[in-house]
Amino acid sequence: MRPTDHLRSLAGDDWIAATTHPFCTELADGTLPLDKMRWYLAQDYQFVGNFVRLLASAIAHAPTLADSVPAAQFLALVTGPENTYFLRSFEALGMDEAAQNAPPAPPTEGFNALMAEAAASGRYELMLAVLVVAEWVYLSWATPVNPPKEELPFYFAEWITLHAGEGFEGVVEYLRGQLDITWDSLSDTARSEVETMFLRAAKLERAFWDASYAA
Ligand SMILES: Cc1ncc(CN)c(N)n1
Repeated sequence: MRPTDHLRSLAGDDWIAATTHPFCTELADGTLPLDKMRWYLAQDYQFVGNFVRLLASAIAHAPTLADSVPAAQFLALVTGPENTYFLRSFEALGMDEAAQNAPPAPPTEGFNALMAEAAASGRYELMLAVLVVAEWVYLSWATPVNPPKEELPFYFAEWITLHAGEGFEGVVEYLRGQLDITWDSLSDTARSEVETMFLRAAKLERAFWDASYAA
């Protein structure tokens, strides 16, 4: 079994809940209340700011240039089309500066702390553990609802297309591949630290949807 399949199976119910959440089902149906989407976008933009730092740290710790290139290309996507998606959505949904800069909710704070911890560890495998969860969870919920329904507004449709399709599948496969290879050379202690990091991230993904859906 691939190490990343082993990690996913450890995440159990949190993984299932994070990839089949009613927030995502309603987003894809176009029935998600806009206030929940506004709340989610404001929180998630804060997540993305710290995600960029973590991804940049992983690039800096990749063993070779070849290992870093797909991550560097993905970084350009997050800071390009994904960043402008947020800015266009804020405008379309009438979110002023105050709404965009809402105080971070507990799952946002938890994720920000986890990402900062992984980046500060200086350990590639711990950075990858968080990155794999974040992108694999999103690929898993978005793939079954891609392509989006034609009538969906862009702030729903593009959140699906940014996280599904061949290009994004390649990103997740690359991140998983990096963690799979790195895993082979880890001690038992380091493997158990990766497991803990992966499980914390999966729990936070679930909590992030729960908090957004409850908003
Ligand atoms: C909380 C969270 N997790 C993952 C992703 C995917 N980029 C995201 N935007 N937000």
